[in-house]
Amino acid sequence: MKEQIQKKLSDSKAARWTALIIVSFTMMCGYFLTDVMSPLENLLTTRGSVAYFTDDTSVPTDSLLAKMELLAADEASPSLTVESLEKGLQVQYLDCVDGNQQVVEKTVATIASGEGWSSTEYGFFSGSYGYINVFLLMLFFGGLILDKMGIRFTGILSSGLMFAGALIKWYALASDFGDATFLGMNLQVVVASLGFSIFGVGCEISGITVSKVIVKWFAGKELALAMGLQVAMARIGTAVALGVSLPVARMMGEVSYPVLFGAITLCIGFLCYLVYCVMDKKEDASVQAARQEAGETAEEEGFKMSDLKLIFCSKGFWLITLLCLMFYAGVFPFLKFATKLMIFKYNVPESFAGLIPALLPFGTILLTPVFGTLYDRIGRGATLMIIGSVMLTVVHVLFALPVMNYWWFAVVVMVILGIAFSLVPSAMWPSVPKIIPMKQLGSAYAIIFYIQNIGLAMVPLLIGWVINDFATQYNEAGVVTGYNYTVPMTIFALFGACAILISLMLRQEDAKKHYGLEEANMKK
Ligand SMILES: C[C@H](N)C(=O)N[C@@H](CCCCN)C(=O)O
Repeated sequence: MKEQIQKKLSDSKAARWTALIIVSFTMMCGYFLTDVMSPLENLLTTRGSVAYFTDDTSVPTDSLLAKMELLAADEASPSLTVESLEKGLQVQYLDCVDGNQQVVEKTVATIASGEGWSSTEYGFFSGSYGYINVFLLMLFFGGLILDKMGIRFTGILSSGLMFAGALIKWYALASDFGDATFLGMNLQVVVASLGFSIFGVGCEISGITVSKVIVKWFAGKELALAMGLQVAMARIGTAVALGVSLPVARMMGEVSYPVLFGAITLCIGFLCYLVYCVMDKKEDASVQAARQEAGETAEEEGFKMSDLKLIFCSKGFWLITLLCLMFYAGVFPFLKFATKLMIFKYNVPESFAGLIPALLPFGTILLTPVFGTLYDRIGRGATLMIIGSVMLTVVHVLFALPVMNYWWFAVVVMVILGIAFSLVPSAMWPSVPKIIPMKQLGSAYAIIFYIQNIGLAMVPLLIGWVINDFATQYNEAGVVTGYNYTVPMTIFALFGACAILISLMLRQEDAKKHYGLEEANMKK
């Protein structure tokens, strides 16, 4: 029999892996910007500037000047100003060391300016990623646009929105708004949040578009591995953001520089997506040609609104969606507060504090594709989701404990969270096409992301408020002395407990409906 001559472009290994790398790079840039501000929480919530010393300690400059003046009170010393503090300067000041007043001598490494936000404002800003997605139903429309207008149009639109939002966020942080307010809120927080919200629309719609791209090129092939690799590349973006953002902000003395870097990479990501569009066009042409050769004339029916009924009526779909909401509510919002947690609960020096949360995405870079391959070849997707949810809960219970405040303990717990954060995504995302057909997949991913965004928007708001009102400790003079993280971490643990329950129900539903979540993805 004559072999089928006309092959689809996606049948070529090189072509489909190239397509994957290109779209994953665009997403990686998006993930970098998503978390670029997370390590800056302490700086953003500091009023005035902060002096960082060569021994990795830091003091707000106001407090440093007061302590220096205390020592110089009897001497005819020149008057001290913030401007007189500069890199390399050796300073002497009176400080309380082990309960005794002592003269301390240190060398200034850098001066960085804080923004004076409250923890509540930081929480509001961190949650703003999801505000437009949730309140203006943008993700819902994004899914419809994707299924109606296609991968090329939607991807260009969404990566353009990411870039535009990043520029607004950078402008807000680089500008001095003085004491200006909008509706009673710090204007800088409002403008930065607006930029982050627009970016969030772009990033989420890019996320569903890229998911559909991967299913288009990898269905029936290495689907879970491809999805795992895409997530792994995205995690590189998160890890780099968590690891380098604070050192860069400290070196440049400004919180806006890491954001500017993120905006530049997003511009490159946008250009990469244009390159992908060329490949996508060729893939469509090759599919069309292969169909004609096989004598298949009937075009695939387009998406109809009534198709949404199939999605809404599927219990399996709703269980995956709720699992996604609970699981991700326990991870992404946690990352926004993790660096400060390391500084104040585990006494990690500020310059290293971002590196411990960065372990989380770094671990997932290797493990997500590994678990993805496991799912492709062996199956057991629903079980992987249960194990990941249990690990998430244990991790947050351990972080909530008021004891074991050692840095190495935080490292061990973060590594366990990294394993959980590899298990669930590597099994959950490739499970969606087993429940929902390709034609409605864009809308299905969009609805999942929409519900997930409710958590991504509201949880940082909740945690910021809880830290502000219930976790912050003050001395008699009203100065912040530290934080008690028991309540915020218990809230995160509760999300994990809900995830366990839902994943158990999902496995039960799979056994009833035979979605195949426990079966391998690869056709032998
Ligand atoms: C934040 C975003 N909505 C999200 O859920 N991202 C997932 C990856 C989704 C990949 C779907 N194919 C993540 O784990 O980062």
